[in-house]
Amino acid sequence: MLVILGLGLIGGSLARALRDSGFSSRCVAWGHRESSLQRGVELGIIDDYTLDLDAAVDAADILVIATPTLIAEQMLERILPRLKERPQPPVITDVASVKGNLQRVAETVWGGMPPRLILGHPIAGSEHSGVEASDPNLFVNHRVILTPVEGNDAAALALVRAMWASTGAEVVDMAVAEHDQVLAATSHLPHMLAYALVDALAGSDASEDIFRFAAGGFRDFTRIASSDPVMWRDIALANRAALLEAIDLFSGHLAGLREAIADQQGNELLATFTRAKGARDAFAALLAARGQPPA
Ligand SMILES: NC(=O)C1=CN([C@@H]2O[C@H](COP(=O)(O)OP(=O)(O)OC[C@H]3O[C@@H](n4cnc5c(N)ncnc54)[C@H](O)[C@@H]3O)[C@@H](O)[C@H]2O)C=CC1
Ligand SMILES: O=C(O)C(=O)Cc1ccc(O)cc1
Repeated sequence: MLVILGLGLIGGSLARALRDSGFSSRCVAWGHRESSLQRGVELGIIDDYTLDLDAAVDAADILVIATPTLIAEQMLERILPRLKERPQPPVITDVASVKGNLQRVAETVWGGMPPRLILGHPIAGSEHSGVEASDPNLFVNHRVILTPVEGNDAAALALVRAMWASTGAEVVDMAVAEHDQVLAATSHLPHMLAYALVDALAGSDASEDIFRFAAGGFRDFTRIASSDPVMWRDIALANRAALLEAIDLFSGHLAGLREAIADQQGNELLATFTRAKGARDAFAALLAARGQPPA
């Protein structure tokens, strides 16, 4: 039986995708808010739910942790000692946006990487959250990164790979440190920039006019500042070192741009914008080839 801990956007979307694909016929969820679990049953996303974490863990063949990142750490701390007692523990995986913190916690609690814990991260989602926003097609044509480590059980890895493949995702493997570094640059930094920009402008005296006359570029750049604050607080803290590096790299580039503007270095500005446009256009072409909209 598939058990999902935390039935929100990602947990709910996964449950729906796995039901549609026939990968799992029965799915139960555990969570801390009974109303959203009830809603999951009403929407036909899960068969049942429980508020008893031990019961949920004991019933699982596959356990997917789909809570915010720092709660996922707490989940591992709670459930791993119990699973160590089981002769055949379930396969455990997760969807959290940072992997290094979970690997560290798991290794500390278990005394090495638990063989049947396969850490993973779907690179698909949105600024919306909660089970109501879940979508069975969320992962189609999107990447899912798995970060298997030495000592992971081959059958457990194969099962998690098959689970994600059945949602229509492309599954790729990556080292934990590389994952956290790459995602800090491509996902975590852009969210920090969007939050910082909106916060800076909203706090300025002219904020009313700024939002009234904002153009499409502002909308495109800041959509992700509508993302869940708890989720992003957790990601920023969990991926602190890699995110600080990404912020410093970016700050250097922004300072360079500021200098070029101040010194009226038109050629410098043109060169920067031309390079960036080329890279962004190539990225848009890559997305189009993968069947994803470029915007
Ligand atoms: N939203 C996105 O676009 C993506 C999110 N992720 C990761 O997936 C995970 C889940 O994110 P979403 O589904 O977007 O969030 P969500 O807010 O939609 O769902 C989170 C779930 O965890 C539960 N939860 C929250 N605090 C809890 C606590 N203290 N104890 C027990 N349960 C608790 C909530 O009730 C909810 O069911 C996060 O780790 C996030 O970093 C990964 C890829 C994309
Ligand atoms: O809304 C968007 O554009 C996102 O970037 C969604 C997202 C959020 C967090 C992740 O770990 C992965 C994907």
